Amino acid sequence: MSSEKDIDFVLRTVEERDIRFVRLWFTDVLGNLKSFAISPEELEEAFEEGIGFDGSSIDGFVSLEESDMLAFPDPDTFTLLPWRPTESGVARVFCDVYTPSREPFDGDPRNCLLKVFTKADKMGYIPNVGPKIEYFYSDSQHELRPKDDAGYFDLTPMDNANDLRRQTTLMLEKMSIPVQYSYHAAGPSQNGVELRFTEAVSCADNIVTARLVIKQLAAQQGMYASFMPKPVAGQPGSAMFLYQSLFSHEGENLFWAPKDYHVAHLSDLAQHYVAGILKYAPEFTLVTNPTVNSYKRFISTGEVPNYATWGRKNRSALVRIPAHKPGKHVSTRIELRSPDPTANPYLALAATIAAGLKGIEEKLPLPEESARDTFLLSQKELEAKGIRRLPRTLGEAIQNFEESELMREVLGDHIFDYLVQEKKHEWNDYCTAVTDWERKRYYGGF
Ligand SMILES: NC(=O)CC[C@H](N)C(=O)O
Repeated sequence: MSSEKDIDFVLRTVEERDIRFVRLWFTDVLGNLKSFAISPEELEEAFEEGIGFDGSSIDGFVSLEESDMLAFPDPDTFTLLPWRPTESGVARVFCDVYTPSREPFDGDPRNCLLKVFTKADKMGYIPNVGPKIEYFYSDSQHELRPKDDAGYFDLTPMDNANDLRRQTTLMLEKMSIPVQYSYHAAGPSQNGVELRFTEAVSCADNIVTARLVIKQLAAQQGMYASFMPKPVAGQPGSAMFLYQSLFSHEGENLFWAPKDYHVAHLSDLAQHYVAGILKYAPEFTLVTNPTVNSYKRFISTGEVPNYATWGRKNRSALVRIPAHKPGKHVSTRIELRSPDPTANPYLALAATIAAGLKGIEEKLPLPEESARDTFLLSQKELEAKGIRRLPRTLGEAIQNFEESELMREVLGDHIFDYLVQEKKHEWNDYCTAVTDWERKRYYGGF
């Protein structure tokens, strides 16, 4: 599982840096971060034998009768938590969850992504991903109360979040998570952070860490950060774009093609990958957009995708191909625009990368580029072009997901069945709730 060298390095660091608490991290099926702390004395044994914990208390794990689970720390992910004191310090390490008989646990989202990663690896590819995460700051935990009126890339004295963004970047970099950009996004008090690409499993670990760091630093200033996809109607929503590419084991970007007849310098391999994403998008949308509110983000025109299309300049496309910079082959990548930050990053990456790989296996041709905003096309035009619509509600997303053989295969029965059951509950709760909007509109009438 892990090399002696990595483990030795971690154990030495723990001693040299006076670490008194080692937090073991993993997520539940929905992507909530779970953590428990062990003392450094227990760490060596944890690497060798795992540390037992009660899986029945974790959403989507196991039933009461078979509750003993093992967490095996992954030494590659060991890092200090820089917001904790340096004396008697605290470190964290991500864990893989195993069953008592030492099998990788089917309900562990990280394990699910590892499987897709291994599949890609066997095909000769390293999936690389860089995420761009948007979120809002507010001084209330319950609603968006913007602290500024700034817009996209604005840098004005109104931009109170300046310091918070700076601290977030520095904190992430201390944890070896390089930040490519941080900026004020389009909505009031809306911000964004783009992390440098890395292989898929580290990328998902980094997203989980970034979400925590963003919330943690906001809390230290008496503020709250929210990853809700659409906090206010009529205002921009928050996305979690995933920039994806496949590299060879030798470090070549396999998405880049030298010739101009290749669309936007996209290799045949990249074109099949994009075609796979477009074909399976309606099926994986439950995973990339898992909440009732996720679908409110889609109900707007312009920058948010509604259809499974691709384009170069068109920001309403599901997949956009950023302009190629001469000489920068390494940065040839696709921009997947539908995911939002409520997604479990492990599952979102597993599902979307698997869709791309399926496109390669099926040698799917890249459909025609959608140059104009797809929402301007009539139903007839859409049908004639074979363009698939993304689900419009959580209910529709569940239906598409439930019928998907690919999603069941990629996520495994455990996660697949849990998601269907859990999301049906959520959808039913929402459908049976009576809202203020309805009372305002119907109560006094008729
Ligand atoms: N940078 C952008 O294109 C904005 C994206 C937009 N906030 C969304 O929800 O998708």
